[in-house]
Amino acid sequence: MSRYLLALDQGTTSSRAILFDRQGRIAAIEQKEFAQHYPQSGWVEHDANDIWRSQLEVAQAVLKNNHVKADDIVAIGITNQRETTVVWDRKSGEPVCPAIVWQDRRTAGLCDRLRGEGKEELFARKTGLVLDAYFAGTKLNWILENVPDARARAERGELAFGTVDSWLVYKLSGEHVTDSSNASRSLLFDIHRCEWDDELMAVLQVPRSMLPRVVASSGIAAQAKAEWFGSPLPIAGIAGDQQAATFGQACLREGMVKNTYGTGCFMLMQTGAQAAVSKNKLLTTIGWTLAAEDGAAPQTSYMLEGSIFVAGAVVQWLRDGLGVITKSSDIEALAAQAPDNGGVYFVPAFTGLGTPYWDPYARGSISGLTRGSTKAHLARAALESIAYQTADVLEAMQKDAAIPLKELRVDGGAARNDLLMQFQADMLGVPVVRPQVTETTALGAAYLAGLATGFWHSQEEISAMWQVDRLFEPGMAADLRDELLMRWHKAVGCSRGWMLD
Ligand SMILES: Nc1ncnc2c1ncn2[C@@H]1O[C@H](COP(=O)(O)OP(=O)(O)O)[C@@H](O)[C@H]1O
Ligand SMILES: O=P(O)(O)OC[C@H](O)CO
Repeated sequence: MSRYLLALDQGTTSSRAILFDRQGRIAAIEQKEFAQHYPQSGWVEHDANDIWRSQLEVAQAVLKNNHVKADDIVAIGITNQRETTVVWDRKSGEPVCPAIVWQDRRTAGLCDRLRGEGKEELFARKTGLVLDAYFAGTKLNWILENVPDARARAERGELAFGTVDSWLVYKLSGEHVTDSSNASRSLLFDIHRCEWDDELMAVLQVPRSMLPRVVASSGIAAQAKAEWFGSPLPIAGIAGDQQAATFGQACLREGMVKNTYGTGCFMLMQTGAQAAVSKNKLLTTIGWTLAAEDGAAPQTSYMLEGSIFVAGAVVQWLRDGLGVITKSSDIEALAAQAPDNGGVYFVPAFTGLGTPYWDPYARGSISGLTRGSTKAHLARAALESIAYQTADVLEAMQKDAAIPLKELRVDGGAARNDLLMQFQADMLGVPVVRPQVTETTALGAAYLAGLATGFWHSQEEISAMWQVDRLFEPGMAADLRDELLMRWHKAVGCSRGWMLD
């Protein structure tokens, strides 16, 4: 009997392959970081072939190193950094240019122009998104306008567009598909009708022939070819990483919220079958679509989302950019050397600011330095910045939500940091709960694939597998919290609009 689900988690900084057993426990894991490219201020690129090769390498390694055969695997679930845009030639399978990463700000001017033409309301109404360079649609427009011959080749039907899920499924199986959660981040997809939208395609000048077929997030979408794992394997789950993490955290009832601390930080609230509209600059997004049974309509779940562009990446910057730590995890001990931030505030707006500011022209700043400031203060300020940004997002979410938040479920690489999690609880004034499995992104993709193939049978079974590792209770006095947040907002003011003359 097949024993495992194979989850492929293609994140912004690394590719991971994880085998999950029937109890939702990690049986084996392989991970590989890959190169980030910053060719100009505000630009972020990946080599799409690096993405594919690193993902294939870890997937093959997790089987080989653990003596697991394709026959032991029920199915593959894929989850991915979202919005990152790949365009490739259908015949050769080669990308026509570097992938434009979700953090890339190069299309901020195009977003301004579309806003000036009064298109903001159209995009908000149909896609649930704000007009920001974050999303895939304007990145795709940029490629068609700037890569030599791209538009002519696209018009002839020679080029395919996809986000990273789509690119990986294409390389694994030859199929050109995406799921509704990823499509909902494109500015081209009507989230209410669950279809690509001609009017949006016309505004962004994207030919329909480039777009992938949209499939359910849980359902057999394609077969990975035998050449990769020894036998064909069904790809039965696909979801954007933040939506998959929401599933992996078992946030399956309305009002449940999770926050994932990876490269960026993303807070998602389950709103059920309703696409709730935010009055506070949150995004409305598709969580997942479950395939229909017995001819019934597919079930789509919606979410409200707050997106922070730089979270764990600020720690990486201290590691790789400044060299003040050698491993990301070293930051906790360094920050703990200072009893508080010593008045230092770090706004890591390296690629602008997301929710609730939506300012592509903001850039990073460090304020409040004195002769007494040390690298421990800087480390502390970096960690605190993650918690302050999250507090800003939660404030927006609480204004939108009818029900006050009881607890925040957390996961992702930086959620392993106890100092950060305690400070986070202090800043939010609600308990922060970390589950035993913090690889919830991969777990969510495994669950989606497992539900489609009968490995697991119901959402109730999945909810029952979620278990607490540690709960962080808020303990800070309200006046100290208010003082810290007041100074944080003052520091944000220094970063806002920095690139504007
Ligand atoms: N102990 C830690 N404290 C703070 N940040 C950490 C810690 N460990 C890892 N990180 C950060 O978490 C991020 C990696 O988390 P991960 O969930 O793998 O992200 P992604 O999926 O975006 O690649 C990196 O940015 C790293 O700097
Ligand atoms: O790589 P992560 O985990 O920070 O996630 C990136 C998001 O999907 C971007 O929207």
